[in-house]
Amino acid sequence: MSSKKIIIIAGGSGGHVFPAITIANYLIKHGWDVNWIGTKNKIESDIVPKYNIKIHFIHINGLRNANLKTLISSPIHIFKSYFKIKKIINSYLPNIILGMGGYVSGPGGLAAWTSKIPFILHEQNKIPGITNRFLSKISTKNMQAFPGSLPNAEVVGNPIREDIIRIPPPVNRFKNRSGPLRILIIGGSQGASIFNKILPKISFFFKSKVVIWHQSGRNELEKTKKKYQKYGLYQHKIYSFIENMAAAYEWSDMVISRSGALTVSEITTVGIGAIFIPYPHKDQQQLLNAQDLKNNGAARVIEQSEFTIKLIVKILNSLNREKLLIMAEKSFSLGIRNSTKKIFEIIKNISKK
Ligand SMILES: CC(=O)N[C@H]1[C@@H](OP(=O)(O)OP(=O)(O)OC[C@H]2O[C@@H](n3ccc(=O)[nH]c3=O)[C@H](O)[C@@H]2O)O[C@H](CO)[C@@H](O)[C@@H]1O
Repeated sequence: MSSKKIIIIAGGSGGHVFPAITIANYLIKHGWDVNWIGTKNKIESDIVPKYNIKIHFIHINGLRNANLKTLISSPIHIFKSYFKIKKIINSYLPNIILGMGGYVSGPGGLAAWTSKIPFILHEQNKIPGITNRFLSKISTKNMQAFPGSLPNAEVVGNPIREDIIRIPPPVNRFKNRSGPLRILIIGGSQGASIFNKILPKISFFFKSKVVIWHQSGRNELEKTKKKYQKYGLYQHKIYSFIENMAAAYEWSDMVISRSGALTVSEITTVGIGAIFIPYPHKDQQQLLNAQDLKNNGAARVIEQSEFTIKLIVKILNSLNREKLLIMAEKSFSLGIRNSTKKIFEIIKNISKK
């Protein structure tokens, strides 16, 4: 019997691409054939080929914060992408198409709909993006990470990479841990400029009492390293991007982070105490992603307008490993660890025979 075929459409940011990779790997392990649709200039073009998954590229831009030129050219790109995807569908003949959000899913969802191929959608955020809000009206089935994001959607959590799920629970990790407090700083898949500017000062205040693992984003590595050199480098590790997030999470006593949907879900999967500084989106999606953790005592949330080194120092002074373990356990209790399997079952049930 030939294997079943799926097209996964995901792109634009790690928050869309990493959960889609997790699903793709699980499907491949279960005998499925996977093709991917994404864009050439975003993170998926680096990540997807590393997993030996065939990726087709379309040319499309996001409209959030778009300039006039992008806005004007956008209908043409959507139109062209739609026809390119129709061609891919007609030659590959998938049993199902899965959209994981991001503007790249827009023309793919439309193409699936007009081709009468089952099309299912997954929303990773508490507040859905424009593309998913639109596609949820024409999709065969909607899935969501958090309750209440999309109407009539099943709550399945966010698919988390296997190596992150396998990290031992907080109490085992904290056992026999001593030495400087280990702080992991993550700014989402692209890094956060304001973190690079403010957080190296932690080094000046706490000297060798802390050790920091800092992700700066692609464009600010040298600048961030210089800051640490200025304030004291100690044993800190500074990278543009952390390839092995499982190792970083397992190593850390606490996280200072943006609250993108995937980072928040990963943190609750592992169980780590956190300070979140949500990206100040107009729709406050990152603030809402972090809300449950804050309400359950698993995290502190600082709005960007109040984010100063003084406040960070104050919070860090109030924390120690014992308190962080309590926060970590609260965080762990919020994790959904079987999301991938749930989504796999839905794909199996809905795909064309
Ligand atoms: C600025 C912006 O628009 N952010 C959005 C973007 O987040 P963005 O993709 O920036 O952030 P997320 O937290 O959702 O995902 C980041 C992913 O990248 C991984 N990672 C990160 C850093 C690193 O060094 N290595 C690494 O592997 C994380 O483990 C995680 O899997 O899409 C998310 C999902 O729709 C939204 O919630 C965010 O609001």
